[in-house]
Amino acid sequence: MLRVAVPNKGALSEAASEMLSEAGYSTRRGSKTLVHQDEVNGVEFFYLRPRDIAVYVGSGILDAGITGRDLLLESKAEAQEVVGLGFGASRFFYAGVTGSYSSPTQLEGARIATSFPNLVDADLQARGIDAKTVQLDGAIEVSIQLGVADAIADVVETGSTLRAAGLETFGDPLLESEAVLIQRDGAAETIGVLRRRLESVMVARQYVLVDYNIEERLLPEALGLTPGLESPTISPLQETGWVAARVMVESKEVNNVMDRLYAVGARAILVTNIGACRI
Ligand SMILES: Nc1ncnc2c1ncn2[C@@H]1O[C@H](COP(=O)(O)OP(=O)(O)OP(=O)(O)O)[C@@H](O)[C@H]1O
Ligand SMILES: O=P(O)(O)OC[C@H]1O[C@H](OP(=O)(O)OP(=O)(O)O)[C@H](O)[C@@H]1O
Ligand SMILES: [Mg+2]
Repeated sequence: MLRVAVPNKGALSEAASEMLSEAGYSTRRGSKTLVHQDEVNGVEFFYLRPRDIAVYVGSGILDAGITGRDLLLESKAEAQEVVGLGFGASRFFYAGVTGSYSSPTQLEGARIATSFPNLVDADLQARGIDAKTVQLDGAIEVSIQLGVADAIADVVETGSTLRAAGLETFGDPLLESEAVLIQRDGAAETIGVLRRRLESVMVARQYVLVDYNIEERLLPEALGLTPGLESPTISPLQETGWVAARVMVESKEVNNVMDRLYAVGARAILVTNIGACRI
């Protein structure tokens, strides 16, 4: 059986299980279950702390896992990122009391609280800054007020936790993160089906199918607007000189594309959601 790690709780847990379920895998029934076998698909799922997942996969005990890119890099584990999964996006920033810092260069000699000490040490070293990291488990934002740190480095999603603590980010993000599929060394083939299924969920989420009828002479202009993912499907219509086109279009663009298709002369423009696919 393929052995795959899934976040058991926290920010990535629900979305990861939802994605696996959309990919046709059976997932655990209750939040206390830590091992679940999907006999039909030959996969054994292990529900682990997202922070530990890269360690299990990197050491070769598990074949693959879903975790955050930031957690993978922090772990220094020898697991490889296979593909970004399009959820759990976050950015990793330095932050300080509003107005206190404007650039990471001012961190010389500072105490920086974080739960990602390896990421921060690597960044400080790259900048040639001598500062001390203070490792904390969570609720990092309160550490400055409590006097154990001068600045923090933490995950920011909406920024509301920072604002509530009277803090602001400074400098560019150290890292842009999202949930990623990771694999152990040499597992590329073993996890081929899992990877394709997850990639297909992303495509199904991101794209819709658009059908339209158009006069053949106007087709090149319409296809300029809808080139499709690989190549559009064109079929003849009974009415001479007319064809039907079927193409995939990014969901977020679809209304704009429909307006422009109509203006070019396309008619009977239909949009259909994609339930599942294999590209
Ligand atoms: N709003 C968010 N808060 C925290 N993590 C987020 C958020 N959005 C995305 N993430 C990502 O989720 C992962 C962290 O997940 P989680 O918070 O479950 O781990 P943790 O902080 O180690 O555990 P916990 O907070 O349960 O002690 C990271 O990859 C992070 O980038
Ligand atoms: O920008 P925001 O949308 O406010 O989200 C970011 C906050 O969420 C995370 O904390 P989490 O909920 O994981 O709690 P923790 O600090 O105990 O890990 C992270 O560490 C930040 O504190
Ligand atoms: Mg957390």
